Amino acid sequence: MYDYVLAHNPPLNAAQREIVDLTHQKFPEAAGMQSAEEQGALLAFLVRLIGARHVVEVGTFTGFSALSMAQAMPTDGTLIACDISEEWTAYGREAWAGAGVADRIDLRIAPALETLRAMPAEPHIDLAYLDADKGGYIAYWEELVPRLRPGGLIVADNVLFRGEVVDPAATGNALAIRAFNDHVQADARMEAVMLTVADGVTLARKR
Ligand SMILES: C[S@@+](CC[C@H](N)C(=O)[O-])C[C@H]1O[C@@H](n2cnc3c(N)ncnc32)[C@H](O)[C@@H]1O
Repeated sequence: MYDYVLAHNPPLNAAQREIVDLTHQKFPEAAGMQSAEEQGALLAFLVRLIGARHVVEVGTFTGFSALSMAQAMPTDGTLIACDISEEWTAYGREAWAGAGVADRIDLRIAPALETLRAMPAEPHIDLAYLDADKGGYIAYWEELVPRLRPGGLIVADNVLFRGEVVDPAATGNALAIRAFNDHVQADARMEAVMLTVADGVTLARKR
C-alpha cells in the first residue's frame, strides 16, 4: 500500500533523492528521523498553496524537509532552519547548495527556542514546520502562534508517535506529544486537523 501511495505522489526530484539516500548511507541509525518521502511532497504542496515566503523549520537534521519547502518557495522567500547539530545540518547545506536554494535558507545552529524568541514579534510567518524534540513542541507552538500571520500554517510532525499517544502507559516523548495534541485542540486562535500521514501530521491554521 505504501509503495502504491508513493507511486501516486510526485516522485522525489534528484536533489531530494540524493539527500534521502545519503542520509541512510551516512546515518543509518538516525535516518528514521527524516520526514517521510510523501511529507516532502505535502510540505511543498502547502508552501505553494498558501504562497509561503516566510517559513520556519524547527528541526532540520540533514535538510530533506527544508529542501522540499525551499524548492517550492519563490526565489525571494526565506526559510529559517533551526537545529542544534552542525554535523547533520552540514549535509543539508551541501544539498541546498547543489539544488540552488541555499540563498533561501538561513540555518541557525542554537536551541530552537532561543532562535524563535529572537524573531520579530509581529505576525509575519506564513508556515512553520515542527519536527524537533517532542518535549519542546508546546513551547515552540507558543512562540510561533503569535508570529503567524492570519491564515498562516503550523505543520506538526509525529503527532501519533508510532501510535504510543493512545497507550495509557505512555511516558516520555509520547506523553509530551499527547499533551501537545491536547494543547493544540484547546487553542481557539487556531483551527487544526490531525491527519494519519506518516507518523501523524497536524495541520493548524491561524484564524
Ligand atoms: C526529526 S529530526 C528533523 C528531521 C527533518 N525535518 C527532516 O525531514 O530531515 C529532529 C531534529 O531536531 C533537532 N533538535 C533536537 N533538539 C533541538 C532543539 N532543542 N533545538 C533545535 N533543534 C533540535 C535534532 O538535532 C534533529 O536534527
